[in-house]
Amino acid sequence: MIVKFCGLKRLDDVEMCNKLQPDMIGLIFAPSPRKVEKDLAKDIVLAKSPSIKSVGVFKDQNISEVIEIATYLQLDFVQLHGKEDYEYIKHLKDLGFRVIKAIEVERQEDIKRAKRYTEIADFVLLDRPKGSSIDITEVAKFADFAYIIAGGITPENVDKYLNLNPVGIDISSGIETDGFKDFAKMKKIIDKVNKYKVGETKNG
Ligand SMILES: O=C(O)c1ccccc1N[C@@H]1O[C@H](COP(=O)(O)O)[C@@H](O)[C@H]1O
Repeated sequence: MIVKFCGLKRLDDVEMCNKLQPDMIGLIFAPSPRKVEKDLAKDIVLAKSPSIKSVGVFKDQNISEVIEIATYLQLDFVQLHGKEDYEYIKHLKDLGFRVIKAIEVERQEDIKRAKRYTEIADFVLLDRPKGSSIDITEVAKFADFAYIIAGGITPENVDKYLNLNPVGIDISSGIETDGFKDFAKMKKIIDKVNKYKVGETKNG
């Protein structure tokens, strides 16, 4: 089970992550209150444990900007949240970048569209549209392929997402208090994932 904590914007955030050891951390370069400047992002990447993978999050940006930032930061993955098509992703893949393609899903038909990206992206991430409060687990349950799930995950509701048996979970706003990453919330998520993994092993 991959755990990604997204939207780090302070060196304190990466120190918390080094203690908790999620598998991935995300740095936002798309419009967002969590957007970081390149140089702060570089400091965060340099401060992270080598075991944690770095992910840059983009949305409909010029591909040259994605390439420039990913190269400068030596990112392990780029995560694309917009309308980036097959050709856009292929171009990044041909250059050696690993890609997480996020697809906003609201209804069962959207799952079909998301599945097509499994052919080209390293991971497909199912997210709900920004601002929506739908229960994405009610849509994701129709997916018959490996996916990372995001969209409204909190320490209180994470079990519901884990029960879908995704390859990973991605959390941004649900691990914050007053706009800042909250160590206690992040720890609760890690504890629940560890508990889930123990149950998984016991049940074969
Ligand atoms: O976190 C952001 O601010 C953000 C902005 C623009 C694109 C993606 C963003 N984050 C990703 O959105 C999902 C869900 O986040 P949340 O947990 O519901 O807040 C996740 O994939 C983040 O990586």
